[in-house]
Amino acid sequence: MSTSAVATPTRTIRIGSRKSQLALVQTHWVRDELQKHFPELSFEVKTMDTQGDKVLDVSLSKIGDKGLFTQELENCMIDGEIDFAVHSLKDLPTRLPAGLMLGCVTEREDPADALVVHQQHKDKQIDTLPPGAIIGTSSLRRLAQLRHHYPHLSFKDIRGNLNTRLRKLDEGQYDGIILAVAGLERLGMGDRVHQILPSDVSLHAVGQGALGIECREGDEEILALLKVLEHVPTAQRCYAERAFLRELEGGCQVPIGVNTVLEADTLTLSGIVASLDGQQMVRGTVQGPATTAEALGTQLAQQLRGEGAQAILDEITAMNRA
Ligand SMILES: NCc1[nH]cc(CCC(=O)O)c1CC(=O)O
Repeated sequence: MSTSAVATPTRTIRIGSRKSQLALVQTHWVRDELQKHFPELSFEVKTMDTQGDKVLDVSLSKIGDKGLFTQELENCMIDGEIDFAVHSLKDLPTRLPAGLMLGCVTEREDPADALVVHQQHKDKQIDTLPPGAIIGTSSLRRLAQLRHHYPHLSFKDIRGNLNTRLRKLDEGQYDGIILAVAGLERLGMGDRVHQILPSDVSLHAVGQGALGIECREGDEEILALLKVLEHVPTAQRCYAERAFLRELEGGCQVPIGVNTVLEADTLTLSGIVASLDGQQMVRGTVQGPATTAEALGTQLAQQLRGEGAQAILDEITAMNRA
């Protein structure tokens, strides 16, 4: 072996991403931030379609398998073809394949849901839309909560990426659609947000509005890079939210919503479990030190199970078996 100083070739870090416009905006943001922090490294983005991108004609809740938007990326990570993957945290299952971990949670945008309306309803809000107005959503969580509050509205499934959904709305297939504020903001379409749904109408999805970066367990080199993007307050909130969901879901898609507030070092987690028709809702709140985020999530889940959430979960499991 030569003892002379040989320059190490620049290490290329490979980042995995879905191909949707939103995924790419998010991944490019991560890449650009890391490049600023680590000018000596080079970063490369490798994109791929996931099952969730390919199967567009089936309702999400029907194919609602775990890892719909993540599995292909995870396989590439395990095979060493990519070093980490950037996800919308809400699309990342709460249980990850062996050998992989959630390496970083970035600062969250507004996690709320938004109503986007067809132009003929510009003067309306969610509670003044006419009876029978057609609302597009593919999320059981949004569906159950909105059905509960607005039984006079009609609900219709909607699939496709954000641009596709907005086009379907503009074409008149829907009177309104529900989307995450965060996605619209990131795509520079924040002006399409017509009304931010208040948390007493719709608790948001676990992890909504944050990015989750998944990497190989114990990959210290990558973890050290990702650390610069970690936003601790967002991470604490999302760890509580994910623990709540992990404790409640058992392979079935269930309408579950959350809200978290972090004040000083105190974390407040509110959660809801709803029946699919929105008739039953079990809701509660826990509070404690942010350093115990995951324990708070588990605690709230157990509390709600005892207050009727278990019956809702059993009913959904039985229905899926039938
Ligand atoms: N499941 C699709 C998805 N995954 C992440 C976002 C939006 C951005 C986010 O929540 O981080 C969306 C679209 C939506 O719900 O409107």
